[in-house]
Amino acid sequence: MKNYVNISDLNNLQNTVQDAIDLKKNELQSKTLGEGKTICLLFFNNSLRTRLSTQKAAQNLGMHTIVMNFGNEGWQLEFEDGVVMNENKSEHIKEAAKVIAQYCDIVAIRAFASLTDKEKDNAEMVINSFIKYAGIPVVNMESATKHPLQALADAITMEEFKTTKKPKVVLSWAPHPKALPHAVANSFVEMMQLQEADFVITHPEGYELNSEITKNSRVEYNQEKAFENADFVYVKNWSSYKDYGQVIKKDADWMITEAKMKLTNNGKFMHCLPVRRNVVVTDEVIDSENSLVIEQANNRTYAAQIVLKKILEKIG
Ligand SMILES: CCC[C@H](NC(=O)CCC(=O)O)C(=O)O
Ligand SMILES: NC(=O)OP(=O)(O)O
Repeated sequence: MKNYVNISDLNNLQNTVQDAIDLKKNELQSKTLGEGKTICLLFFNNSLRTRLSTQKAAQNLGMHTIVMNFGNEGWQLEFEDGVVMNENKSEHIKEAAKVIAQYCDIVAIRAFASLTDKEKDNAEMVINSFIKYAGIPVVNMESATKHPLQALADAITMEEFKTTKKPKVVLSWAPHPKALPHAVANSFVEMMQLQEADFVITHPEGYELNSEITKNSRVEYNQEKAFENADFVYVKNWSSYKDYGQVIKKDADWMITEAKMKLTNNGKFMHCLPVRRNVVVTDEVIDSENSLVIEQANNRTYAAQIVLKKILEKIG
C-alpha cells in the first residue's frame, strides 16, 4: 500500500482488522521496522485522538515524528496552478509538498472540508496535491470527504464487540450547533459496504449523503424504526450535502436517548469523538456500559499502526 487515503486502499479490510487485533496483543512487535524513518503529521485543523494516536503508532514502530499545526504555523498555501500570487498566499503547494518530502518518509495530513466549495472538496484538492507533488506515501488524517483511519478503528471495534456474524448496524445523524463535514460518515459508509452486516443509514430528509458514496445502502428516514433490533448505533452529525455545508434543521428530537437505545438489541453506542453531550447524545447513553467511544479511541492507535506498518513494509 503506497498511500492510505480511502478505506478501499486496504487490500482486504477483514484481514487488516485481524492484523490490527493481533498487533494490539503486542504493540511493540515491530518496534524496529520504522527505525531511521520519519513521519510528518500536518494539521490544518484541530485534533486530539488523531494527533496522539498517530504519533503513538509511529513511535511504536520506531519512527521519528514531526508534528506541525500547519493551519496556524505554516504559510498560507496556494493550490491553483498559474495564479499570480500577489495576495494572501505565501507559498505554492508545489514547493511546500516537495520541501516537506525532504524531511520525512511519510506525510500524514488533516485538512477538513471547506463546506463552501463542494467541487473543490469533492476533488480532494489538498490531499491530492500532496500526493501529486510530495512523491512520498500520504496518509489521510481526515480530508475534505474521508476519514479512513477512523473507519478502520471503528471496524476493529465492531469486530471485537460483535456477537453475531451479521450484525445490524445503524449510522444515525444527530443534531449539532455547527456545520460539520461529511468525512466521518462517508468513510463509515464505505467501510460498512465492505462488511457483512445489515446496514442502514438514518437521517432527516435533506441530509442525504453523497449518493456516489451511499450507492444502494439503505436509508430510513424514521430514526426509531432504524434503531429497532440494532446491534450497533454509530452516531455522527453532518451538514447538508444537497444544500452544501448548511445546517438546514437542528432537529433536537434526533438526539440519542436511553429510550431510543431501548429499541435496539442491547445495542452498542459508537461515536468518533469529540461529541457534544446532551446535544448529540444524552449523558446517560454515552456514560452507559454499552458505550464504546473509549474503545474506539484506543483502537485509533492500532488502526494507524497497522496502516503505517503496511506502508513501511512497502517502502522497505
Ligand atoms: C473526528 C471528527 C472531526 C470533526 N468534528 C468537529 O469538527 C466537531 C467540532 C465541534 O463539535 O465543535 C468532524 O465532524 O469531521
Ligand atoms: N475522531 C477523531 O478523529 O478525533 P480528533 O478530531 O480529536 O482527532
